[in-house]
Amino acid sequence: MRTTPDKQSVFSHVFSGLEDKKGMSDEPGKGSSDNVQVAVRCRPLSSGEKEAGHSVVVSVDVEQGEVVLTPPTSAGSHRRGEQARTFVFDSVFGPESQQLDIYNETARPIVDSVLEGYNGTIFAYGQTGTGKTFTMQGEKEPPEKRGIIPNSFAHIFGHIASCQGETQFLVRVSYLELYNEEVSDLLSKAVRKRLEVHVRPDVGVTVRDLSCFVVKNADEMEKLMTIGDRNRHFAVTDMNEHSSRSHVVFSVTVERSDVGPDGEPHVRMGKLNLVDLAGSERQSKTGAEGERLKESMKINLSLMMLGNVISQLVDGKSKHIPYRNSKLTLLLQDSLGGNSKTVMIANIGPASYNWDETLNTLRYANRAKNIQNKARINEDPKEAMLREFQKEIEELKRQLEEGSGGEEGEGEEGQRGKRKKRRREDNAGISPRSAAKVRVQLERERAELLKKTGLAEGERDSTRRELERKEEELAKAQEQHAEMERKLKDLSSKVIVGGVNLLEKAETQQRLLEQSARELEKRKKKEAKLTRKLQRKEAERVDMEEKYATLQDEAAAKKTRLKEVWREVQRTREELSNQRADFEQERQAMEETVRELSREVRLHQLVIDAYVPDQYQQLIHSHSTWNDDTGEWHLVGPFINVIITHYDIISVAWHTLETMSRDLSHHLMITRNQNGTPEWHTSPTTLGRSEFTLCLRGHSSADVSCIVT
Ligand SMILES: Nc1ncnc2c1ncn2[C@@H]1O[C@H](COP(=O)(O)OP(=O)(O)OP(=O)(O)O)[C@@H](O)[C@H]1O
Repeated sequence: MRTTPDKQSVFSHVFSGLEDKKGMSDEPGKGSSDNVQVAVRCRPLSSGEKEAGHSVVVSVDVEQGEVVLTPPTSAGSHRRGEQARTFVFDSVFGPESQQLDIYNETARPIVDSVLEGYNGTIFAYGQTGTGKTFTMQGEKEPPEKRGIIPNSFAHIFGHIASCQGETQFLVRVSYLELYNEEVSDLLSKAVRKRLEVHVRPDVGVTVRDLSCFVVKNADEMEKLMTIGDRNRHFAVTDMNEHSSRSHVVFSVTVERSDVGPDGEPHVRMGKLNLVDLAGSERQSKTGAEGERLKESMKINLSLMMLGNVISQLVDGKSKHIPYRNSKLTLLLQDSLGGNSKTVMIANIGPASYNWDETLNTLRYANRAKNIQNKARINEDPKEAMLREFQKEIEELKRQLEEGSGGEEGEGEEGQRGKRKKRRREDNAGISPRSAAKVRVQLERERAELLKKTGLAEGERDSTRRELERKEEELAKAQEQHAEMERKLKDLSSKVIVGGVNLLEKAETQQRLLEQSARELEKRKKKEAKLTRKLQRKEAERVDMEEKYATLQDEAAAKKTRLKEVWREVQRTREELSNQRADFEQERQAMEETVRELSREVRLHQLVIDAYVPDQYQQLIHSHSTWNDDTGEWHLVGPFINVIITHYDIISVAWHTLETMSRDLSHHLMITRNQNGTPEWHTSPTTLGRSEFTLCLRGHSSADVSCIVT
């Protein structure tokens, strides 16, 4: 199931394809501008919030797509008496909303586009504990409680199963985690290995060495998701018993091959990125300390960078969008302002004590509405695997046919026949039928050999050896044949065609999804009918009004209109002043983060100054280079980097000119001299030419010295 893990691309740029089953898109490669779609989901009050007596400050108008945030009434709240805030979004969902409705309204159109060959991203954003993971993953049972990710599996394989004709599909998945600004592979055995993110002009953002798995049905996908989830970083915080401490991206790549009007197969490739972000949080509310605090700061910082990117994209003034300021924005580069159809689901809580955070999330989401993406259907992308698989299958079939196709030619002793047989033995092995014939022939030759009495001993031996050699060759050829058949079966099973059940256990899910999609369709039709009726009534009313209007009426109407305009001006003024106040608050929050960060930087500097002598700090400075691709500092050598994490613990890395890093800690020995001072030594045998001595003298860390010899 696993494919070559190297150079797997995440959020790849080159996506192309066709619009309908038969033909290619009229203008391959051309995209249309689409705004990022934004949905808001408000979860119900939790039992803890009810017990604590928190009031509800969020109301949702599904028809109008409106969310209203009313200021808290509790005496202690610093926001008491403020203006209510109203926001309008593409869709909004209240506390009673169902997982299936969320899927059908927000995710279904994106997944449909991915099946046509577009990139799609669905990401959940919001304060910690507001239901991002619930929305993206949901609960395992009952099926109605499943989230967007498992529903998309049922949708994808339900669609493939319903496809008729010659369309072939290849589906593969990968699952990555971004924890403390480091990317790792949740499906790898070396799950904590740090991976590098690169931006390649031809392919877009790629994660080197990220493994990907070809899947044949919805259940295999689900198993992989469960494996990855087990490796994810979670923790208990005051705000959430099962809080995600990392951002994760589950990617599904769907490649499809259709025969175009030119009679040739064409491949389209769509990639679906399902992103569950870690929640923004306040230290005072989550009770974070130590490691949790560090995680929390990294989470907040990356989300702040994401907000910054969103603002700059919307602002449109700056040509340079600071994607490289964090790994999160780098990974989301194509999804925000790039080649992708994107939906953002902003999760909020309804309780009064979260007023500030909820307002922040709504403001964030409101800004994101204006991001313009340029998704395109590309055709025949370079990194498609389906065509490679198809070619390999064809080649294997051809070779196997050659291996068994020469039966009529058996017995022909001409040179051509011999060449063909040799090639068959070399490449394709031999089919069981041909092998049986050859075996009969060999048996016959053996019997004849036994019958011959007048042969010299030497001649008999050489004939016997020849027979044995032929038998060995036959066995080898049969083995090759069986191996090729196995390979062919394996490859063919990975390339999926429609018309078969690919859902197994996910069948109920697919049924529920379809049923809910039908209900949604019915609801929409009913709504459209009502809207038309309302419009007719409104037109009738306007007609009547026009008929009976007098000058006096006109004057009254104008007066009313004037009043309305005046009210509008007042409202806008208030909104402007609210926005200024909000902006000020946001600026203060940013300043606080900057202060926290500078405190951390100072602490690091203190540790460095205390433990790393000046000459080594200068050495590090002079050997450090900034890599624009990875957004990181790299050390170039040869050079020994000494990091002291504890008085008695030293780790040493040797950096060669190629920036390869080797941890040398295990080559170090500690001894104490006659004064009792600890000294570190390296083992000369293991270090060879790059031998060096490292000493730690006295208790003062400033005495650490490191000499390369
Ligand atoms: N719409 C909802 N209906 C019912 N329960 C919900 C809903 N949304 C969230 N919950 C519950 O709220 C709790 C917190 O949800 P969840 O873990 O999904 O939050 P989160 O935003 O992912 O938090 P974090 O950022 O800390 O990971 C869970 O117990 C979840 O079951």
